[in-house]
Amino acid sequence: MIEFEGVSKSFWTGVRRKVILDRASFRVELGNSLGILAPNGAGKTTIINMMAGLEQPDEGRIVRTSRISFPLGFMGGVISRLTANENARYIAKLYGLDPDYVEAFSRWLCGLEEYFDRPVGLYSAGMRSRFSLSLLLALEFDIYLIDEGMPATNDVEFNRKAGNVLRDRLRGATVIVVSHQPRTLEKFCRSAAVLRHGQLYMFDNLEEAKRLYAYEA
Ligand SMILES: Nc1ncnc2c1ncn2[C@@H]1O[C@H](COP(=O)(O)OP(=O)(O)OP(=O)(O)O)[C@@H](O)[C@H]1O
Repeated sequence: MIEFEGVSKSFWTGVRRKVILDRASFRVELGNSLGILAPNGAGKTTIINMMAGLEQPDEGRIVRTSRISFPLGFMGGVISRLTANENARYIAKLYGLDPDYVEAFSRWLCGLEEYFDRPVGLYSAGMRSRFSLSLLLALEFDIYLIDEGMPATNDVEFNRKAGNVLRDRLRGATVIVVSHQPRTLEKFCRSAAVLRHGQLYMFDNLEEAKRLYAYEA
């Protein structure tokens, strides 16, 4: 479970205060995947980062009682001067997992071949995305955070392989997806919310959320 209790967050733009969330309270239970619909710039990445603990609220608190993933596509935990192999083993230890397993799994999935043993700083953006997704899928979480704006790869073979593993993982897991497209949420979510001007409107199903989103668009 993850719960927001009276969470507020805003940024100073240099001219005015941009409100991302204004005293938002909601809870995501295990088994009830949530999709958050919001237009560009409304604060999707900021909310996902707060859920992951990468950004702090200005006010209120976030309670987590489950294993929450880092956002899909997030590279912040990866050290550029280390190889993928060294990063995978280091992160496995941080999460209390078997480094041999995490190394073998991510080496197999990302298909970087000899580059798996070269520093991550040498990788292209696509190679970094492949490594980061492989690492996420090597670890097990209860709640997966997906930011639609995540870096993607156009490697067909990798996308097929990773897509299969992802579907498998998500079958038993709870997902929180933020997107500006209702279509992205259809794949994953049972309940949905719309974020507008700092308010999060929660709905029991995606259809109702889509109606408000379309009305306000
Ligand atoms: N550290 C910061 N300082 C000032 N403004 C910020 C900061 N971080 C984000 N913002 C602003 O807050 C707003 C929300 O940003 P965020 O990246 O969360 O939006 P988003 O909904 O994910 O956007 P997009 O759909 O374009 O990816 C944007 O206007 C952004 O410029």
